[in-house]
Amino acid sequence: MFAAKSLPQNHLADPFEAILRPPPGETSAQRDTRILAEQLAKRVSDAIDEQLRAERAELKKSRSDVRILLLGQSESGKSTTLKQFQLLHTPAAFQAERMAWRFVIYLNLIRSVRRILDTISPEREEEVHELLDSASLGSDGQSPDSSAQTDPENHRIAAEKYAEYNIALAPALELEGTLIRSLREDDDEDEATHLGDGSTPGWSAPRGEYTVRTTSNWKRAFTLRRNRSKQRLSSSSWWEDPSDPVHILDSSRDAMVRLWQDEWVRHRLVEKRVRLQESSGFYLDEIERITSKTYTPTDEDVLKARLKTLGVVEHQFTISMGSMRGASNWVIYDVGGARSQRHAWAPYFQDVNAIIFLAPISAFDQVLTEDQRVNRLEDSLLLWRGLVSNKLLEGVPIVLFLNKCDLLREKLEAGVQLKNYLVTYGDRPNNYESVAKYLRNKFGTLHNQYRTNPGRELFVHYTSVTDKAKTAQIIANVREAILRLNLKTLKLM
Ligand SMILES: Nc1nc2c(ncn2[C@@H]2O[C@H](COP(=O)(O)OP(=O)(O)OP(=O)(O)O)[C@@H](O)[C@H]2O)c(=O)[nH]1
Ligand SMILES: [Mg+2]
Repeated sequence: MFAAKSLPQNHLADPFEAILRPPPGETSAQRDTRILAEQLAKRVSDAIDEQLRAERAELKKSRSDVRILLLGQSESGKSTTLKQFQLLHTPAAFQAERMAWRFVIYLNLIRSVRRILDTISPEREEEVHELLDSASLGSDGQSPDSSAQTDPENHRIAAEKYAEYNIALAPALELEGTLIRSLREDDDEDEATHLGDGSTPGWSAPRGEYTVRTTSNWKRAFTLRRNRSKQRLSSSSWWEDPSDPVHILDSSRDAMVRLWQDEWVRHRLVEKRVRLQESSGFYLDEIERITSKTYTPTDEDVLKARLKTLGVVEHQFTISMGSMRGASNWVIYDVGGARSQRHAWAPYFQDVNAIIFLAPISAFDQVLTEDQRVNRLEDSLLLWRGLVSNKLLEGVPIVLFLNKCDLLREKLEAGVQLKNYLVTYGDRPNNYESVAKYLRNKFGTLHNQYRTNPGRELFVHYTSVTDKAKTAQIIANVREAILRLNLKTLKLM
């Protein structure tokens, strides 16, 4: 189209000027033809530009983030919901982390054992020490003090049992501290999110709840442990490593089983109203499997594992936009739900596309760990009211998970009466259907009463987020609803 011209050296500074300059000796007819041709070329070029812009916008649209915030009190099931998203959308990563959860499961199991020992411990400290001393010397464990406030015979049995189990389970109880310490050894002090000691954010002291500031670091820490072992062993034979914790668990198995199956112990737990079956990280019914040398956690085991969150954990994955073209990047923020952690929620309100709020409705007869004066259901309702009435969130769709429905059903079937904790429930039937519906209405009414945006839709699901199959279906529905509601925003991005 353009004739090649030989240009003086100094014209190379602007090659376009040379190209666009009219040819020398151009006639007016040639000029009109040239301008027409240039206009045509420009129209073609503009059309191409427009197409590129559209493709870029499409690309950008397909890359735009959907940000989801998981909210709810501590132990409501936020991290478990996050694990379900991981299981569905990043299964390879879930698989890679599976073995790291083995250690958390061990810690959960040992913690249940410790809770039993705490429950059966005789009331007087010095007596316990006397018995522990005498038992370790092979004494018959005779004892108690006539001043004991409880029935002396019962007290003697309690002291004997306590001493016996404490000695038999000492290695397992010690392992708890070792596991936590070994995590700290692998901790990178330079990182902002390092695993601390009990006094700083990070792993708590053995008697408290296991906490971790972010998941990435502790998983990495356990992976490092595994890799060190792998240098010596094949990846599938950790049990050949004599330093692996599985050996202590293996040798403590019989004592654990005996403790958990001891009728007297069961009776004490009932007397003291300790229902371990409902507590987080409960594996006592599966001691044999969990403590076996070749134990690999199943998906369900990982979902049941309890590790309290401190701070905010972020997880990213890509979801296909279904009938729409492309895929969207999702970011899920999992926050700590304990009262001391809630100040960290607000900054995430600014820029969020949807909130999943978890209310554990089985917890109507429980109190908060961090404040024993506060009923858990009441705390959930107050949090919910605060959330739906928050001005910053008025345009944000909210999905409500009425969670731990499996535990609610078991609890009601065991005869626990809702009306004893929620007087407004009155004489309605104390069965699952009626209670679940009543509680749903309670949350729904608060939403309708306090929402700042009258047009906001509320999506409610009855969930048991430890249930893999059912939760997969619910997550699929939630995903579709969130994509649909954010379609407009996503298209504009
Ligand atoms: N049976 C049962 N257990 C559940 C359910 N949802 C969660 N859990 C268990 O409850 C425990 C607490 O769940 P998490 O997901 O850690 O709770 P969280 O809301 O992240 O708690 P924080 O990190 O302290 O804020 C875990 O052991 C879960 O496996 C449920 O629907 N049914
Ligand atoms: Mg959590």
